[in-house]
Amino acid sequence: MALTVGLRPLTRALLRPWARVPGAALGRPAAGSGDGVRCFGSPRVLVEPDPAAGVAVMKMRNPPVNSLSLEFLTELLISLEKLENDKTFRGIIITSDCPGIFSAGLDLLEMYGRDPAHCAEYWKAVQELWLRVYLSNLVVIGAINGISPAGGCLLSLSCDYRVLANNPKYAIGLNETLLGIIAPFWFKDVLVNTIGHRAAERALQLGFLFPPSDALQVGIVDQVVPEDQVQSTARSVMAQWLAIPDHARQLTKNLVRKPTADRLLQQRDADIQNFVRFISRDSIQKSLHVYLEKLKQKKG
Ligand SMILES: CCCC/C=C\CC(=O)SCCNC(=O)CCNC(=O)[C@H](O)C(C)(C)COP(=O)(O)OP(=O)(O)OC[C@H]1O[C@@H](n2cnc3c(N)ncnc32)[C@H](O)[C@@H]1OP(=O)(O)O
Repeated sequence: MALTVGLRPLTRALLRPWARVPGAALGRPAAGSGDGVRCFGSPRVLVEPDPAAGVAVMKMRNPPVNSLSLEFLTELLISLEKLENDKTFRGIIITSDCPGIFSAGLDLLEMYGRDPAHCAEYWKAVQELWLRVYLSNLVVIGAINGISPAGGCLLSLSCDYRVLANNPKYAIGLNETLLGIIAPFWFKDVLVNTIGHRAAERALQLGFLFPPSDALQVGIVDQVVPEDQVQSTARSVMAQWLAIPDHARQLTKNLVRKPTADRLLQQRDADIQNFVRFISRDSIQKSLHVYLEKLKQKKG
């Protein structure tokens, strides 16, 4: 089956990119950027530009848990593309606007009870986000101010540097096996690249969600700081990274990351087909059902 799914036809039509942020954020001056600079973004992604520093803070706000739905992924992609294409910016800080949650990972409702065409379109968007963040020419720093399982962890791992808030609730890891699903090879590759083969082998099989102290020890994050210092630390780290000439840093990043990205780029369609086949299995749909029910019951 030749896959012809694309992100743009459905999702671009749904969105009005770069609409001014509604409500309180509309026209609000960006923090630390002087009077003239305004926040912009889309309903689920708030961008606070600091042109003087060449940095934009991208705040994810898809409440309640910043799950990576198709629409949210699309808005993230549009924001990233816009920032990449604007020479003003040399770095972005990705953080969350949802208290206590960085991102709950992929949106389970995009994978549960959906038809194959939808799953294929969704997976293509997931691939796209990873490739864009992982290979970005910009310096990308994760200011991780909440829990960050599975797809949320992948987003963090795709940054150049990760600062995690020191709160025992803010666990991070690829916990797919706990849901009865399997982290795709490119999730696994990024984890192996970050924490090494043996640690990744254990973490992936056991679905570890590392609390901050363990996360730092294993190297899944680069720094753990008090919660109220996450943003300022991300800013200082950004300044260090921006002190390096862009062309040298970018070429070096590409040198290091391209082989990993190429593994997916060489088989994107096959990866989509594998995902669709896997996620459509009755047994996997049952596992997702059980997990979603558990999430519901947790409340009651
Ligand atoms: C081949 C397949 C490859 C797939 C690769 C990657 C997979 C993933 O990324 S799968 C997603 C993995 N994520 C998780 O396991 C996290 C699940 N969520 C939680 O553990 C908790 O929600 C969380 C700790 C993030 C937050 O806890 P609370 O603050 O207590 O909120 P609730 O649990 O009450 O959740 C609120 C609301 O959101 C719904 N929810 C949570 N996570 C997701 C999600 N990932 N996708 C979709 N929806 C999610 C949750 O069910 C609640 O919904 P309502 O009951 O309708 O309010």
